Amino acid sequence: MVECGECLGTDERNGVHHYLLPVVLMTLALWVRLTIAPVQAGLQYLTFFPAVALSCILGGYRAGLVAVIIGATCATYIFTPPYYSFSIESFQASLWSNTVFFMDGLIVSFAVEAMHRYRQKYASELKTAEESAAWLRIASVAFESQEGIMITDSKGRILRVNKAFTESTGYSVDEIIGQTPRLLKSNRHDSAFYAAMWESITRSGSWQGEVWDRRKNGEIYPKWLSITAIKDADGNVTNYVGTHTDISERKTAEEEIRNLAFYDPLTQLPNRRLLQDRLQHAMSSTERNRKGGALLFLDLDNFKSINDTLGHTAGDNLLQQVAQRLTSCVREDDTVSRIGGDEFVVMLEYLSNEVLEAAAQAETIGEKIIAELNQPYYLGGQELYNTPSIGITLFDDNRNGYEDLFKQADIAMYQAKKSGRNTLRFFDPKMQGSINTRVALERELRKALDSQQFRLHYQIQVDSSGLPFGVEALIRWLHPERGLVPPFEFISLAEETGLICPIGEWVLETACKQLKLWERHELTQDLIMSVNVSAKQFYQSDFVVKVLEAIHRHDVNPSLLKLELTESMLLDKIEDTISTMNALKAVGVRFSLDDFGTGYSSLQYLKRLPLNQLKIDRSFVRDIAVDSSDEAIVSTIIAMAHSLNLDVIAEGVETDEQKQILLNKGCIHYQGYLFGKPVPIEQLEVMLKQDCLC
Ligand SMILES: Nc1nc2c(ncn2[C@@H]2O[C@H](COP(=O)(O)OP(=O)(O)OP(=O)(O)O)[C@@H](O)[C@H]2O)c(=O)[nH]1
Repeated sequence: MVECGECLGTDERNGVHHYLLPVVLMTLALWVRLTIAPVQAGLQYLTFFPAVALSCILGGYRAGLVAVIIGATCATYIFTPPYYSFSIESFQASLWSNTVFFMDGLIVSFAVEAMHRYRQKYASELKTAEESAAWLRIASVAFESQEGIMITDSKGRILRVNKAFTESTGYSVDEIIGQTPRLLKSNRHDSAFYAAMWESITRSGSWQGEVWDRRKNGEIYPKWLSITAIKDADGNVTNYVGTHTDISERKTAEEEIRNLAFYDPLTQLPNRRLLQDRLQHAMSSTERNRKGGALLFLDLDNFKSINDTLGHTAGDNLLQQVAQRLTSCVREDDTVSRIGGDEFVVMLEYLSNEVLEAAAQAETIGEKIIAELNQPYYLGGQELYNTPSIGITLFDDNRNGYEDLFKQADIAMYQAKKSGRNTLRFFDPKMQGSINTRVALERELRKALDSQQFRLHYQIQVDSSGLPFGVEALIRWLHPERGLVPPFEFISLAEETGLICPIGEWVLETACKQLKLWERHELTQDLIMSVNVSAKQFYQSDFVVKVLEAIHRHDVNPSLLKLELTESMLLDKIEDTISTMNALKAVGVRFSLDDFGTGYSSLQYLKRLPLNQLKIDRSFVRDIAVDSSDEAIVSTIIAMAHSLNLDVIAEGVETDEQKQILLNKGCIHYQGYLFGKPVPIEQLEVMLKQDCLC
């Protein structure tokens, strides 16, 4: 700009030049006229020369010429008569005078034309210079606009940035010049993103879009970026110009709008609208994924009285605490929403596709929520209690609209209120029935432990010659009204509720007590006692301690205790499993792998486990005589056990034929009805004596 101003100044000073040329030429013309032309024509010149000059100046070149011709004609006509004698002298004088006049006129005309042209050229140059200056002024103002601008060379090295750029990135001009835009990268975008950007710039010469960059202070922010390639006359890229607008504020505003539209401002939980949206989505995906889902409609009990006694603010505070507690009770995939007042809805996804199992899962979460919301609240230093009523309905497809589901859960919630509050109810009465049975069973199971309703039955294990070498301890529940309850009716419930741990400890304790008693008799002193251990029990942090305590408490030989583990439970945490097993194996405790063949049966992990025995699952033994694939599996298991130096025992042996086939394959230990059913200790002892007598 400065340079341009200087240039303009110089031109303005030089502007007078274009007048000099015509002045010089006209002076020359006057001199020519006065010195060369005959005196007789002087008056003629004095009359017409100013007219010609004026015509030229005012009318330009052509007008000048016309004036010269008219002037010359008039002069001939007006001034010739005094000499008009048709003498050769007067004709020559007139001709000479007019020629000189004509010459003068031409010189003046050309001089004026030259002056005009010079002036025009000068004026157009001046206009161009003024326009350029104006454009530069505009460009300069535009460069310092609100948008951040960065100009790089063709290699992407930054050449120039504006103030808005330095302000939004936090980098000073000195820090940024010479760097590449990589300095600004946030690492939020993958290489595919940048590849697409450059593909567009190369193809179309420009790109624009949203980019997350990093400011100098580390903050990551969104900006709207436009990149344009600048090319030279040959089409080669010389520069890139990047302009950006910081859109973090716009994003925040958008986020706020979104929050208001989809979230409850008090608790920040999803509101009814977002819940509906998620529910519709979940209803479709449960059908696709063959999973179940549940809607838990929750209303706080007597919440109004909290508002009335402690005030609305305390009520709000309680609602916020309820929101936090609810969120802590469910998985991240689940949705906790507040749909208004003291009403919350929890949507559970990825439940079992078996209705009753899904109901049990939903019930477990519902109970967890009730327990959590029953804990005291502290509002303004005051302790207070509140409870919820929960209605549950299940979904596994799109059959019912979400409005129907809401209605069902709401109806169930009112049932819960009617049943005295602080409880849950299912919409489906059948489901409610099975849940009631389960709840009753769980209550009784807890009681069973305290009132010693469990018993151990023992099933004998024999070798190939029929001699007993061990027994498996199997739990039975002697219910006061229902009689003997088989394990499959209560073990899975015990596992779900965690009751399996105290039950497992009781089994271990009772088995050790029995081992001690057997020590006294020759017939039983070498029997190995197999005890089943559940996954929950095995992975308790003090499992090893508890087993060792039981062994020491009853002072039994640890090598007579064999713990039966199942394949599936071992695979989860293989390293933990190995260290737990090693700790017990160090004192002599034995391990058998139960149900072998039904799981992954991977040699890789099998090798690493400090096992003593593999137990062939009864399902392979049952059809061993008729199903060749079962026979092949059994052969493989036996071969595998032998290659790992493990003992192998087959369970579920019921016939001589089965025993014989197993024996032929190299399996020499058996358990099954062929040798004895699980029986109480008294019967077992009778059996043992009989075997001995045989
Ligand atoms: N503090 C607070 N109270 C609210 C809000 N929205 C609704 N309420 C109050 O919540 C109460 C809801 O009461 P109800 O669920 O109808 O009745 P309840 O006292 O809980 O009794 P039951 O539901 O029958 O156990 C009403 O008193 C509403 O005024 C809110 O955002 N904050």
